[in-house]
Amino acid sequence: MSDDVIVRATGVHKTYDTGRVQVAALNGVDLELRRGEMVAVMGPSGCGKTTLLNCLSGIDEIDSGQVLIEGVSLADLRDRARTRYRAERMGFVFQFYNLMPVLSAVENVEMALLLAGRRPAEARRRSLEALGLVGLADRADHVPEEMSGGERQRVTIARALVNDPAIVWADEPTGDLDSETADDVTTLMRRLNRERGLTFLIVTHDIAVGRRTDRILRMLDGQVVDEQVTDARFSEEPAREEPAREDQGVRASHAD
Ligand SMILES: Nc1ncnc2c1ncn2[C@@H]1O[C@H](COP(=O)(O)OP(=O)(O)OP(=O)(O)O)[C@@H](O)[C@H]1O
Repeated sequence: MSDDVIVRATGVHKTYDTGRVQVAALNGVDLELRRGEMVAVMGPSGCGKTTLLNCLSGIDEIDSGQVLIEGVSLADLRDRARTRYRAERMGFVFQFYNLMPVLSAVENVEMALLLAGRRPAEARRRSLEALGLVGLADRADHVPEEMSGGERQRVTIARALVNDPAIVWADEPTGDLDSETADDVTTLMRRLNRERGLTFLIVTHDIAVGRRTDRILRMLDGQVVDEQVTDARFSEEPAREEPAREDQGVRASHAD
């Protein structure tokens, strides 16, 4: 595998079997993500976006096919090794933040480092740095309910990047935010992607987010059916907001 490829998925199938019904959520997904890319996954409700993110990141097990992250097949690791790999090499951002309500911002961020086995003093120092990177140095001691939605999401982004992960998985990171705050959070992710080379896979319904990534993967019925390279990929600066139109800022492409 080329060093450039962080995620390689081949023929990934996933069926949910509830006992009463079987739902084929992924029907043979093939994709590659390269180091330093910011990629969006879009598609209609129920097409399998969250399932894809969960299967690529090892949250969910796949039924068949293969997922390699930095050349490692998480399915082949024992439980503890897989948990450790995820703690050390992956960051997660969710729609509803998943912050511990009783912990302050800095404590929420340092939890990621403590779980990965870092010493408390180092964890605190790096967590304060990460909060500084997302513009929240002055909110380190606030608990989540003392922060706005945008601030909470910036805390989760600090938590996701504090380990210097190979990839950050984001599931509807702007889904709970108004459009202006969503734009700020997208700008932050874009800046971290550009300045720190952080690789992002972002599941989103929001075309304004998709347009600012490098590539949009379109899903339908459990498959990636189309790929589009955006104009933002080629611009020096992150693309700014324009009036939303589904096809704006996106050019059809074949893999480059
Ligand atoms: N735990 C589960 N048990 C049974 N079926 C499930 C489960 N999770 C998801 N599904 C089904 O799998 C399919 C894909 O779901 P998924 O959540 O991945 O879609 P999605 O594209 O992320 O949807 P949305 O945009 O609405 O969040 C859907 O038909 C869904 O009902």
